[in-house]
Amino acid sequence: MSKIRITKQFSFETGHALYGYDGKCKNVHGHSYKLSVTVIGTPINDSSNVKFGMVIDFSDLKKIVKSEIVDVFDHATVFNKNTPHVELAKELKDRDHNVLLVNYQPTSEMMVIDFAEKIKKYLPETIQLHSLKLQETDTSFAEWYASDN
Ligand SMILES: Nc1nc2c(c(=O)[nH]1)N=C([C@H](O)[C@H](O)COP(=O)(O)OP(=O)(O)OP(=O)(O)O)CN2
Ligand SMILES: [Zn+2]
Repeated sequence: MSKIRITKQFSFETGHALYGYDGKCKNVHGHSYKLSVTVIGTPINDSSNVKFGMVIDFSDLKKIVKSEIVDVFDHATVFNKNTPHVELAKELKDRDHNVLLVNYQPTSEMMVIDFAEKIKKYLPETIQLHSLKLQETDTSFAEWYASDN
């Protein structure tokens, strides 16, 4: 049976700031992120299986990505906890804002690496994460490919 790639797309609104960056993105601002998640596997070949013909049910893939990424990052503001932004984060948290402290600079590149690790943990053994595309703006995106890593 052929290997097939399937892709599900997600979107979420997230704020961030790039501490130490030499441009306008050092300021707190936000993006309407678009995330495409592509997995690869062999469609189930057992006609008695309710998932007959599927690599993975799109809705099962959605459950993983929603709980691990979309629900966590949507309407949150992400800061690198290894920078003085941690103080700003504390102030916002104390005021009941949804703040995420991460162990990296929250660029598209670093976020897509984080997302790959999170999604891989929850995929069934028979399915591999093939690639991720994280679109920050209409003209800017980062991609993670299993074959590169
Ligand atoms: N390699 C990266 N460069 C930049 C990142 C990033 O994550 N990786 N992020 C930013 C800013 O957060 C922000 O996204 C600005 O990006 P940019 O594409 O420059 O946005 P513009 O609105 O100026 O884009 P145009 O479509 O060209 O107007 C900066 N760099
Ligand atoms: Zn940005």
